[in-house]
Amino acid sequence: MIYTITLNPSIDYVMFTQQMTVGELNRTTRTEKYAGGKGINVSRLLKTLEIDSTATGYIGGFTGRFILDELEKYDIKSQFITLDRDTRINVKIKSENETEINASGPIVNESQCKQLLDQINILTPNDLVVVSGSSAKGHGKTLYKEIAKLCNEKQIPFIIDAEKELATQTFEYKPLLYKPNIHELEAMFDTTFTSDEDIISHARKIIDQGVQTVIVSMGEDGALLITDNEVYKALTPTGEVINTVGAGDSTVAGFIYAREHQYNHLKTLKYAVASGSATAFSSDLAQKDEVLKLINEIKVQKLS
Ligand SMILES: Nc1ncnc2c1ncn2[C@@H]1O[C@H](COP(=O)(O)OP(=O)(O)O)[C@@H](O)[C@H]1O
Ligand SMILES: O=P(O)(O)OC[C@H]1O[C@](O)(COP(=O)(O)O)[C@@H](O)[C@@H]1O
Repeated sequence: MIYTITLNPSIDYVMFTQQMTVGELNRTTRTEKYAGGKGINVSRLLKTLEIDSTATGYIGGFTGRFILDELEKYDIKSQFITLDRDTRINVKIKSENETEINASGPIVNESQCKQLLDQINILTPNDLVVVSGSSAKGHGKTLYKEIAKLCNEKQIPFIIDAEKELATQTFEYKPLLYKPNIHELEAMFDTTFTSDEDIISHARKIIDQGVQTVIVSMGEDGALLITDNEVYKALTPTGEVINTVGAGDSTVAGFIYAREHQYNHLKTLKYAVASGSATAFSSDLAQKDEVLKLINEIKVQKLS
């Protein structure tokens, strides 16, 4: 079974406005509410790709109930640990450009951390764990490292998609995949990339620390897939960008879909980018037919 862990889920409140002026009254043309947070998005996209997963992490309050109801509606299994405080609401403003305001979310205590580790402790190497997004506050700070360590000890493959030290502290435990976007990778190395070679050489430093595969997603410029001895680059297809929230999570889901079908690296990157772009071209996360429609439009090149 695939387990997606979202320590800090969110309701994504997407507000479409014709224009957005900071400091003035703005009115929406349309609003949408989605069950969000990185792991939850991975579970949702996997569901549309006909792959079952169980979503776990922490959830609380009326916002948490909305997310659980949505997951039930999508027929996604969940085993969240309940918190007293409300799950956060993240605001996404879509006008000529996209502005995101992500809230910080509730605190978790030691015993709630232990409950999550207990869930992982009974998994086997046939399972797959996806840990993604920001961490819960309080004791949640070191939880990523503990999850990664436990997965490594029990030989459970795991995927990591998080920022800075949340990700770096897991590298020695050999994640199957790390998926930063280009800005997260720049922030990790405190640099600005000037070429693909530059990105690849930094991704290799991560591979050297133990990560098996790095996919660097680059928004409209596609993505790079880097392993210890191969590099592939995919360009995005053309389409009208509607809402890129969840595009990176969809990329991760596309990678998992390819793994479930035992595709090679080239085909894996195609599915990862098709999934990401299909979501960017949708109001919500993409549907399976939208992903499959893009597959043949994606050009992947082997760089080394
Ligand atoms: N403007 C865009 N046009 C086409 N595809 C896009 C666009 N933005 C994102 N994508 C797709 O989604 C993937 C992930 O997007 P990115 O913005 O890099 O990740 P994140 O959502 O994690 O910040 C990209 O690799 C690409 O396939
Ligand atoms: O946990 P974080 O880093 O605040 O990110 C949470 C946000 O990221 C999302 O999972 C979307 O992520 P991506 O656009 O990177 O795929 C939203 O659903 C959510 O609001």
